[in-house]
Amino acid sequence: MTSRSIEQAVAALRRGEPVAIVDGPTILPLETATRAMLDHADPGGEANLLVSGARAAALGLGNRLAAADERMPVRIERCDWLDRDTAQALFDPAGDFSRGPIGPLTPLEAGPHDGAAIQLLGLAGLLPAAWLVEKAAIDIDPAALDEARRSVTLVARARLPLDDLPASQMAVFRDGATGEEHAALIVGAFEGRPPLVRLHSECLTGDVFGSLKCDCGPQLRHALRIIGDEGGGILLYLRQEGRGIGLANKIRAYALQDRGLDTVDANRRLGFADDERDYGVAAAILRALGADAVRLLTNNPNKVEGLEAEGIRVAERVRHHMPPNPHNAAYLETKKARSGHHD
Ligand SMILES: Nc1nc2c(ncn2[C@@H]2O[C@H](COP(=O)(O)OP(=O)(O)OP(=O)(O)O)[C@@H](O)[C@H]2O)c(=O)[nH]1
Ligand SMILES: [Zn+2]
Repeated sequence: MTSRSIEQAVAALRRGEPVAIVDGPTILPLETATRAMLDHADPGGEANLLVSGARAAALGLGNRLAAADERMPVRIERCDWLDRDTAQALFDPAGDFSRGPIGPLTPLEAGPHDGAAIQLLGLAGLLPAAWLVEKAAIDIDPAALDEARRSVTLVARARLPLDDLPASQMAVFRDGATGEEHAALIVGAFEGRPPLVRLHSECLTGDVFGSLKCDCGPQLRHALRIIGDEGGGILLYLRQEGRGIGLANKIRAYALQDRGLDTVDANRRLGFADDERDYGVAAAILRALGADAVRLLTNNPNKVEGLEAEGIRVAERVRHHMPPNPHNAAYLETKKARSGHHD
């Protein structure tokens, strides 16, 4: 079997096909595995499970391992009563509040490249839980995963007239890992000093439907306003819905928030970090546009650090606050209290 692209592996996982990490595990996502595929990939019914460290912690498993670290995935040993239906209940927190505890579960230390396997599930927008099976459809080199996560290709660029803004262009970049299309809005002209830049993470609910749960829609429009007033700048519309967990998982997180969890705990219960974004793709796009130094519109220190770690100089952080509404006030407070956001 030849090594295939990360994009193909991501598509295979979404379709419920097993993928092998070279010198690591072969995974079949719990979320998309059909019974027929599981019968094929694990005919003996012996497959162990792999979950992210955060999900293991939510299940009360993480602290039972010597090397307890929420960033380390955890394997769960297969046992007689851990049948397929029970395993389904394990990975999906929707049932966490309506059933008794599942167990006893036996956690096992992670194997080599189990972390790459969890990353791949994340790129596919799937919950971080998989069967560890024998038969794969696709082989993936873990080094290729790292490289693909930082690569973008410019696909097209054209003029885009926008209401009340100086002459603008839209450039579309294809993501080397997921195949998703990121958009760069190049507004007006910016020669001389580092351009004003906004990294906007996709938020369907806020950007399109005007959801009051977050501040994304107003932030998006206000960023364009400020950039326009400056005469020019760049807005990247990054396909990092739900701080990188994808739309389905964000709505799962909202369902947990309906039950009282805050934005951070909801992510963790699903098995994700508070924020799954990295800024390698954003840096690659900025470099392609010739913006090696920027003035960044953000309140989030991780965006500044993330860009600088990827070699883009942040000459200045420009505050980007929106007035709260009754629905998002607690969310904005949580970001300050728990995620280190600036005032
Ligand atoms: N997982 C999750 N994502 C959310 C939630 N609310 C909003 N988002 C997502 O958060 C992202 C928006 O984050 P940003 O606007 O970049 O905000 P930020 O990280 O606070 O940083 P700045 O706005 O730059 O200060 C979007 O992808 C939203 O879909 C939530 O409760 N859970
Ligand atoms: Zn939002």
